[in-house]
Amino acid sequence: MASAYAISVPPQIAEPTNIHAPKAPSIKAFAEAIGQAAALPSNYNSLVDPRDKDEVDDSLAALIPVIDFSLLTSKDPEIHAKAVHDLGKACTEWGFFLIVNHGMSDNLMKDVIEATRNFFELPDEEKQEFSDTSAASPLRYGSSFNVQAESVHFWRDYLKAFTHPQFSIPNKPAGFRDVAAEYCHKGREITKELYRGMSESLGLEANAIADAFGFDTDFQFYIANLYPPCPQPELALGQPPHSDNTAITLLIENGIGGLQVYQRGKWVKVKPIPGSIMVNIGDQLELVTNGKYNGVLHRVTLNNNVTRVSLALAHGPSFDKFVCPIPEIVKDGKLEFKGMNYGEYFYNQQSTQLVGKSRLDLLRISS
Ligand SMILES: O=C(O)CCC(=O)C(=O)O
Ligand SMILES: [Fe+2]
Repeated sequence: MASAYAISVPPQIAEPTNIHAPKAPSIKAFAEAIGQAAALPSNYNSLVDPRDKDEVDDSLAALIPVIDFSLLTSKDPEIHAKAVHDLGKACTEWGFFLIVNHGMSDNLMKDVIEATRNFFELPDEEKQEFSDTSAASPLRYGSSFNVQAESVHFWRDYLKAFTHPQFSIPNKPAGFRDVAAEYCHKGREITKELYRGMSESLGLEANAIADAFGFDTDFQFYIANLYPPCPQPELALGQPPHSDNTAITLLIENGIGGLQVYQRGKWVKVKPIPGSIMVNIGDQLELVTNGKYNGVLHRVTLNNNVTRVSLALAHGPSFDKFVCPIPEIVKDGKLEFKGMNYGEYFYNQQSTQLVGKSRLDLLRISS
């Protein structure tokens, strides 16, 4: 079965009826040059597919699950069991939830967002040093998702760095590497605890999911996003509808809002709650759970007056791991997905356009 939200590749926009953006070193530089009153260049008009205009529902926002992370490690068996149950329900129904009492300090979250922002504030020539079009590169700076492969671009600059097993954060601005290292270390610990709770919620041994992903060489990916003010935010997106190619993404931002998750046929606006971490379930968890967990479809909307910075810390399997549904979950049921080497999956997904759940859909076994 294809994913619930069927997405086609955005149609090519006719030329030359509209203005196209001139080459600029970054969206940040481009936004500053054209100002807020300008018209959006047509090659950034990503809402040309009518399905992207699906209704936005505000009432569902209040139902987004909030998990008290500290209860997952409670020594009281009843409290622990209830937390595991709530976690499993959030992963099944939403594929998205917030965690609170996660042990990451407010100061650390504030500092890592500030350091990330400061990276984007470096002069363009200094950032260009990290621009690299290869998805295989452990460190790359750029705009949109994949400028070479897309017909329509997204209003976003990014820095993508592998942070585990190798740690590739740039050594500028001063202090960036240190604060990012601390954040990444804690993020990996939180993720491992979530894997334990999720495994238990599926009736498996606590280490089942971490085992399926490879314990020591598991992948961690630091995706820093900068979304400058956009002159016509109602026409463009910061990121198109997609699911993350990894397993668990821990997402924080500078309090502006803009993320929407797809639920029950509607887009739901996620309101940032101070101190919480947003958690996205990605393709690899949908795959190993044979579809029991939902890799959440999400997109990023824009505004025309303030810069949003977000940090998506994504966690996935080792690149050399062959990932497939866990046999104990499939048992006598129908096998929903073929397996695949994760390194290959990652490079394929990063080297093409970002379109919905199209990469995972290639592994679905049709009935
Ligand atoms: O900026 C956001 O809120 C979401 C970022 C995201 O989805 C991603 O980087 O994969
Ligand atoms: Fe994402």
